[in-house]
Amino acid sequence: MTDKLRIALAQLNPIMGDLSGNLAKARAARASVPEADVILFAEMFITGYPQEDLVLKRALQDDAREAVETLAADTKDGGPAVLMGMPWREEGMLYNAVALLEEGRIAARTLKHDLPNYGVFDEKRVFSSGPLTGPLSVRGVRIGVPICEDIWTPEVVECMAETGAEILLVPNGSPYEVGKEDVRLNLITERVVESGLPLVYLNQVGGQDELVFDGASLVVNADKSVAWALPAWREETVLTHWRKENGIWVCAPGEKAPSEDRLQSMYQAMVLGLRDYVNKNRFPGVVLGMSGGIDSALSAAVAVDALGKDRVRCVMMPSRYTSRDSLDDAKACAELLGVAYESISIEKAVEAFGLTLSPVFAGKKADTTEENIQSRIRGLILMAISNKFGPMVLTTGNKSEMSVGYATLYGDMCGGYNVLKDIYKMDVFALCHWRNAHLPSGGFGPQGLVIPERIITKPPSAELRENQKDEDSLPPYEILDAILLCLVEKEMAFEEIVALGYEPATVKRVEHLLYISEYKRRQAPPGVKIGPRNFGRDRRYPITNAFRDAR
Ligand SMILES: Nc1ncnc2c1ncn2[C@@H]1O[C@H](COP(=O)(O)OP(=O)(O)OC[C@H]2O[C@@H]([n+]3cccc(C(=O)O)c3)[C@H](O)[C@@H]2O)[C@@H](O)[C@H]1O
Ligand SMILES: Nc1ncnc2c1ncn2[C@@H]1O[C@H](COP(=O)(O)OP(=O)(O)OP(=O)(O)O)[C@@H](O)[C@H]1O
Ligand SMILES: NC(=O)CC[C@H](N)C(=O)O
Repeated sequence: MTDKLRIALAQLNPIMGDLSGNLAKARAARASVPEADVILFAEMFITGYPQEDLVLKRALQDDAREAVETLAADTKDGGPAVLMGMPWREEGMLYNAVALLEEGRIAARTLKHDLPNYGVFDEKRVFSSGPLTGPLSVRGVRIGVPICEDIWTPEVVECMAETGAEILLVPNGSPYEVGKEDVRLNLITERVVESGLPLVYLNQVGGQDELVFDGASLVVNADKSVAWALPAWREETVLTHWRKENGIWVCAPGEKAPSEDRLQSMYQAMVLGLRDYVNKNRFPGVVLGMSGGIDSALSAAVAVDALGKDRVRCVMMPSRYTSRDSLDDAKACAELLGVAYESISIEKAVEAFGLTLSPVFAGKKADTTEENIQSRIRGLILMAISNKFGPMVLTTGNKSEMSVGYATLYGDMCGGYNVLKDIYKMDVFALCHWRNAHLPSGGFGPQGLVIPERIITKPPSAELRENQKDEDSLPPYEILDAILLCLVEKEMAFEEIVALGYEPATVKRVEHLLYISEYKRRQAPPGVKIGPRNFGRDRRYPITNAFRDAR
């Protein structure tokens, strides 16, 4: 019976549906740790996770099986055994599984029991639940392999421990969310304490549409000490060394990446979410409207950190309402970021639309119609640049605006992806300060000031008419964000929010705006999930909705 084991952890970034690319990545990782006994990959690594309905396609299931069999054949070399996440078909059912590859074949498999079906997850829609099972035997050691959600409640681990597991190796597809690091460590510690077993928590890294996986994999020994903490946001394959001491497997300590504070992790998530969306969808870069305001400035900074200055194009599109300060601030910000910057006036197009519509609008007063036309002309110009040169249009509406519909459909909402979609305005301010003081890890942008101070301090304005300020139409952002936090993130009742001291009329108005703008959010581009309740996968509301909280 062995008393030493070497377990490799492959914290990698798969591409959804790229079976040959993911297989190549897995082979390279395995080849990099020839002395390992076993190498662990993340949940559904061979296909990417979450596949949503794509996993129901038989052709994908077959290709995944073929790729895993190719990898299994590699294990004839006597090198590391492999634990690989894959969709698994058995007796007409489809499971979320991990296959053990050893001695040239798929030697065993374990099936996920607890299928998450809340928040961003819909696994019951596509997978059947596997039975409670015992451990697999790897090099004579009994390894329990709960899959992600399987460790979020005690049952699966309890069964594995009772049936003789000695170590828990847990592949995950656990998306980032502010504060989730602590939630995960608490859960892991609970399972370790209940089972008395050490636990390896291996998470995927990378962006997949609205989700971004942070990695931040962990090894926690049976005494609850953290032996390894892999860095967030980066790929890494490491070899961990284990020894059996007094009947308990102990992992020798290794790398301990420092944990990140709230703003840093939010910024890093935005960077990786955008980078992977743009690169995995093969765009040469992004283009955005640079207004001299804070939202486009922060979006541009994230884009430069994600892609590098040469892949970001910023366009100022002045109208008669654009102030001198806006022109100067937009240019100054672009210069600090080092991006391509140009100015395209919308005046002639505005005039042309005015002329074209004048017979139709005769006798009507100017209103938001004319404001929206300006915004739509800007959207049209950006889409034309996208069509002609290939960059994806980045939209810039933050979560406060998206909550109350303060954006123009087919205007400033027109584009492909939005890094601010899940960031409230007060956090936009804080993130600008954070970025001016820090360079994100792996960021391609310059160090030091990138967003001129005046952009952060001046009152936000859409500049769609004379002297317009956001606060003419909306409550001050401190109040708006606080009420939205109650309504969107916490689903609090009207009377509970009023009890916190907010004016009933303001709460009612915000609630009303939130409900009536659902149609806009349904047509909005995707954006990276940051908080516990993003618009899109987390919070799914009806558009047609007569309900109002009357209590
Ligand atoms: N339930 C529903 N389902 C489907 N479509 C629906 C709908 N309700 C209205 N609509 C359609 O939507 C139209 C109204 O939406 P839309 O055309 O967007 O226009 P609307 O929401 O009326 O105006 C845009 C607002 O956003 C503000 N804004 C614009 C641009 C930038 C910023 C900023 O600071 O970032 C702020 C602007 O000041 C104004 O208050 C209606 O005319 C109707 O066609
Ligand atoms: N003059 C402009 N030149 C280029 N783009 C513009 C201009 N005005 C608005 N936009 C684009 O439309 C988006 C919405 O801008 P708007 O100024 O109306 O509101 P905002 O939400 O305060 O954004 P920002 O803080 O970036 O100004 C901007 O982020 C920008 O991408
Ligand atoms: N893929 C999963 O099962 C993930 C679910 C789990 N609750 C998490 O967010 O980490």
